[in-house]
Amino acid sequence: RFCRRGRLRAKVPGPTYWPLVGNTLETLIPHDKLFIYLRTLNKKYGDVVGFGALDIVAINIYNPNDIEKILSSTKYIEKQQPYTFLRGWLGEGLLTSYGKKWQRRRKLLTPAFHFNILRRFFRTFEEETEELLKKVEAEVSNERTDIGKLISNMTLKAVCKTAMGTSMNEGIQALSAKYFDAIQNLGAILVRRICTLWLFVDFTYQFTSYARKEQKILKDLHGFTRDVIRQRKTYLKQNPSILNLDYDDETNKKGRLAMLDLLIQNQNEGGIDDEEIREEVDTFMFRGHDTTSMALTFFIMRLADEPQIQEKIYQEMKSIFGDSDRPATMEDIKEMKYLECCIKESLRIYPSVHYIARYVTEDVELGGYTVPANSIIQIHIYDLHRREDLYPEPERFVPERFSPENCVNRHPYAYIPFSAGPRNCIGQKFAMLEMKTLVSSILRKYRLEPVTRHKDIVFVSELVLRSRDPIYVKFCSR
Ligand code: HEM
Repeated sequence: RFCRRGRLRAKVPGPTYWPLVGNTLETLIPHDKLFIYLRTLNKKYGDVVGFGALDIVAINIYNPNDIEKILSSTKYIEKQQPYTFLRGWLGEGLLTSYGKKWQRRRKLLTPAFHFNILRRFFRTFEEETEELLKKVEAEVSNERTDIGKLISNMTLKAVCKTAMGTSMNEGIQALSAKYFDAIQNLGAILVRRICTLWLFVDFTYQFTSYARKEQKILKDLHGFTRDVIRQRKTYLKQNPSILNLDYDDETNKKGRLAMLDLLIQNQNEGGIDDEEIREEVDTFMFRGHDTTSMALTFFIMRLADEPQIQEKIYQEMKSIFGDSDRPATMEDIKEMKYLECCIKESLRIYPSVHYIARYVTEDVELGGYTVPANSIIQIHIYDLHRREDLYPEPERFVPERFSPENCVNRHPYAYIPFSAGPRNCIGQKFAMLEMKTLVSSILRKYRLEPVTRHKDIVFVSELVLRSRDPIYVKFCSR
């Protein structure tokens, strides 16, 4: 409180701020309890809540107007902690970079998620769904199936085959089990770092057992991605025409390459180096599979627990396909309007990316308070999506909240599972297409019965929103 920054921070409501340690004592609790504690903050202190320790100022915002102010502006695209904690793994890839580097990369990679490319990916989603259905068929006689495992395997393979153009050969398959474990362990370390003062500070962190464990995990993770890149480069050497044929037939412009090919082409033109390719591949492998996998896992669990909604989706499928078991086309997917509302409602209740942050380098007015420059602005998407004033009875699963007429008057920043503004999710269309393809195919063939009930889920906050325990459902043939 002896400087302007401290005095401004002190005006923002929040839990008691102790000298030096700030609010960190309250957060030294187990993972699941921490999740519950964080949920109490905006209920107790309102739309703007101050948090911090040492000279770190963190401000939580929960109001769509304040969120819009931060996310919609190109002024506030900088990211510091906690994203810097991911730099050992993701380097300065699209998720963690900012400024000119972020702008260049975003411009380079945006065409890799163009509609025409998604059309091509759709075939892969179908093939992977077919594979998954075979595994589901083998589970039908079982009383319960751990869906998280089934699905994360599928989403990892889908992102490898589409964005990376890499078929998961046996070597890579074998590594993938290690990859999942590594990501979960890294997520747990990250959350500890955010909440523990001596782990938050780089200088003290480097001497801890957590830092040593992180180094070991990174070896596995980077080994996995380097294999994926090596495999694709070998393939492109044997088939050089793929990079040369990068022209759109209609516009005669460049822009038909999948993500990794685009990066390799850029490297051949002298744009980026091996390490920079590795950081983007790590970023997209992680963001492209873990987010979608958790979103699907929660969604399938909830559908099993909502038989009437499940039935309505099935009726929608019947109206599109009749009694035919032909595979879906992109046009069919567009017709699945009710299913889309259900996915949106599921992402409201279970936003796989439940928390995002920005770093402001100048003072900004939020909710009537002046937030000082060099503060971290934290947006808890999970809490925003559960505001009673925006979503009455927020725990109820009501897909109709997303019918066009019910969306008209909603604040554009009241629903942000894919974030919003210039740094929104580059893969959101990819994710929606993948989720619709998979869930529609499952529900056409199987009825889901609940095993894990939605009321029993114990959430934990990691790199993505997770359940503390495995999630089970029962698959029954139709
Ligand atoms: C249900 C699935 C998904 C959800 C809920 C989701 C959510 C988000 C959110 C909230 C952000 C903003 C992060 C931040 O500002 O810190 C984001 C960014 C990002 N997402 Fe997704 N995502 C999903 C799927 C995907 C997929 C499938 C990909 C890639 C294939 C992807 C790639 C990325 C990347 C690279 C960024 C960083 C973008 C940038 O900063 O320019 N995401 N995502």
